[in-house]
Amino acid sequence: MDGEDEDGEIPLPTPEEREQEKKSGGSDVNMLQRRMRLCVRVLGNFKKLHAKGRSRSEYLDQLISDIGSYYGYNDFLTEKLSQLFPVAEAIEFFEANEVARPVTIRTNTLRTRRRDLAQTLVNRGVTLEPIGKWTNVGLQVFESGVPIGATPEYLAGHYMLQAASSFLPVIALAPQPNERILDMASAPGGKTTHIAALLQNTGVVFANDANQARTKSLTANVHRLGCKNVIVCSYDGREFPRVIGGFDRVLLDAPCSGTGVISKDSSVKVNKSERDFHLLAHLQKQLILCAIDSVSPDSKTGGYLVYSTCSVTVDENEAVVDYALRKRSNVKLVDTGLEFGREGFTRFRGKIFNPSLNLTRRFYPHVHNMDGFYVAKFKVEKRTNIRANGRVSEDTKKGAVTVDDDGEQEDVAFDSEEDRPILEEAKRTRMKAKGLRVPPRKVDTTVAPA
Ligand SMILES: C[S@@+](CC[C@H](N)C(=O)[O-])C[C@H]1O[C@@H](n2cnc3c(N)ncnc32)[C@H](O)[C@@H]1O
Repeated sequence: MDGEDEDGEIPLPTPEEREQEKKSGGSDVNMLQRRMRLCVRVLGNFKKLHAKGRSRSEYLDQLISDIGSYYGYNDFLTEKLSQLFPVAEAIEFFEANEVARPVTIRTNTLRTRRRDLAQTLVNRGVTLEPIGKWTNVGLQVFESGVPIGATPEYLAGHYMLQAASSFLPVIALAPQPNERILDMASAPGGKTTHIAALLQNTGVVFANDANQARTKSLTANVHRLGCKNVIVCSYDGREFPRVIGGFDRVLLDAPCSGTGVISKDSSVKVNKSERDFHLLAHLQKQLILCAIDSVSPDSKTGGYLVYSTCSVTVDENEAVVDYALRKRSNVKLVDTGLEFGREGFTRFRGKIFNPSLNLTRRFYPHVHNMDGFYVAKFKVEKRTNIRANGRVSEDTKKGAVTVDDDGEQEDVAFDSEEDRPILEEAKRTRMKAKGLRVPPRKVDTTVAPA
């Protein structure tokens, strides 16, 4: 959306007129642009610029409605994403989602060096440059006469076609040679193969993905890139650490809504509802607790979990991380080691998160010219507050761990009171899918009727 509003003031429709306009197919693009500019301008200096009798929320509602129509998002997602930014910046974010991100590749250091790879590709007519100082393996491709996903070097595993943002969680994870690492949701393996390379093919990477079909491309990438320290498996991540645990480091690159990669997959604009976000956050919360419990606090070199998503919503990021901090008293957030990125929210629309959430990092297309992304790094410590006699210490009572009569630790399950509505909804969906009769929703009796 560029250019100034040279047409002077345009009237702000009333809510009824707005509804009417939507019903009749909406405004033309030109009008939408002009009205968005008007609303941004007025909201930037409301006291001075608003039309008499019109409220701030009328301008805001109109802006959200026009953003949705102009960029083609459903109302729910337009509002959700707009809430992340001041109004003028929200437009920049939506605008950036219309533009493809730079093509980037990651040098596979198991097979070659970045300098040698760059030279070979230049000789093939590729124009490229290092991505930035923060990575010593990334290259940005500006122009290429050859398909970058089918060069002899690609087929020989000298590089991975990979978004710059996907380097970030692995840099934060900082795997050390000889470690045991779990990549809990790993297909198609961009991050697994990066981890394997940083381990210099030592130690072992358990590359897991619940979707068995997706493990085919994962295995193919592992072979192509010459990773010899990777074991591919296909479990639901929630089965860890029962399947296997005690890892030095765990990466949970969680399944998410993909609101950070709308420029690649614009279907997200219209196919995500409030319910999808509830269900995803529910799964992410379950997975993060299992990921924490899969880390060995006794690790000599590690004891870390990195949680990441390619989504920018708070529900899937800060809210999940905050939940993990509340449920597991033996973890704390630490610096990601990433040189850039905005701080995670410590409060958002009335919700107050743990203050250490400022250690987490957010990445945005309009700010960092990469896909929207989120990275949090946890240090997992021993659960020290269990007394030898099997009694629960005061600290433990407040925290996530309970102790039974035998002094055994027992994990607090996911299904606490705050999760009840999500669990009930999920049960209803399962019943519906099985063709069973779904009972009517329960009325919340904890709230007295007015
Ligand atoms: C964001 S993608 C992972 C991308 C991958 N880390 C990479 O760099 O190539 C999320 C993955 O989670 C997997 N997934 C979804 N639900 C899961 C679950 N319950 N347990 C484990 N993996 C799951 C999906 O199949 C998908 O491959």
